Amino acid sequence: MNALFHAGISGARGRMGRAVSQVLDARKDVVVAARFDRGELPDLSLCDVVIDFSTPKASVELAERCAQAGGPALVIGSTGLSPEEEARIEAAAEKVAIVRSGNFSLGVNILIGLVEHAAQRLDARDWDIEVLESHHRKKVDAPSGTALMLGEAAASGRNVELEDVRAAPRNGVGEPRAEGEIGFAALRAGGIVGEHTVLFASDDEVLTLSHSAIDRSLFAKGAVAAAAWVRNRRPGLYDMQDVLGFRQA
Ligand SMILES: NC(=O)C1=CN([C@@H]2O[C@H](COP(=O)(O)OP(=O)(O)OC[C@H]3O[C@@H](n4cnc5c(N)ncnc54)[C@H](OP(=O)(O)O)[C@@H]3O)[C@@H](O)[C@H]2O)C=CC1
Ligand SMILES: O=C(O)C1=N[C@H](C(=O)O)C[C@H](O)C1
Repeated sequence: MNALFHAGISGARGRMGRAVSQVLDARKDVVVAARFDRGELPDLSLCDVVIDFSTPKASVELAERCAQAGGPALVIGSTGLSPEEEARIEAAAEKVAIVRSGNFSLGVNILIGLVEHAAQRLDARDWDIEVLESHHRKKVDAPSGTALMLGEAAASGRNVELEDVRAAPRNGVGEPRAEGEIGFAALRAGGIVGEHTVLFASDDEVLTLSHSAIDRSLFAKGAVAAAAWVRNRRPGLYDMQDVLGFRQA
């Protein structure tokens, strides 16, 4: 059996918090030492690692608290962070080990590599790139964290910064599509767990690379794997590509 560790769950009563609870409760090598939500201040010294699916503000505050105390390690799944909030997580990661990802599924983390590969080979003068995502009616941020990671992968394949080529949201009468831009579209409906498509379109053909999440326990399992991986790591900001061993040192 793997060595026993103590985990905390931030956002415990939320959709993801409940999914993480189920995965942790089924493991014999984990003791859940803290479960907390908005307005609750747990004793984090009981935890080796905390798994957090909450809100951008809550994640940043938690990361800063862990950094100040020198632990526990963190797995952050919250999406919709502003650039300033991202910078604060990066600063906290100088003092504590943090895995942060907009998507903890294996499939999406493979898709990221495929998108980068395709974008590298499909010339921006001929091929347009659009990212489409669909989620449940309760999701509040758009584009999704995953869509942004896929956009980053496409931009990286083209050797450009996403912020320099990201299309403004389209509405009403505007200009035709600019060469090289990467567009995003978001749907919110019903109970859709998470659908992502990256579309590469030329005048002659369309290539679509897609991922469908069937059950959100998928993300919970990935986050728990990340927790087991990060709990004894040195301070630093890691992602699922590190956890899965996809990034060369
Ligand atoms: N990276 C990934 O793979 C995935 C990421 N996500 C992201 O995770 C986040 C949560 O998603 P989801 O579970 O669906 O959302 P929910 O709204 O269902 O859950 C969020 C939970 O966080 C709680 N919360 C709010 N403030 C704090 C705080 N200060 N400290 C601790 N908990 C707090 C909320 O409590 P209250 O209701 O009282 O405010 C709620 O219980 C979103 O940003 C979502 O996009 C979701 C799925 C997968
Ligand atoms: O809020 C969700 O539900 C999800 N959020 C993540 C995102 O923003 O990409 C991951 C997943 O698609 C579900």
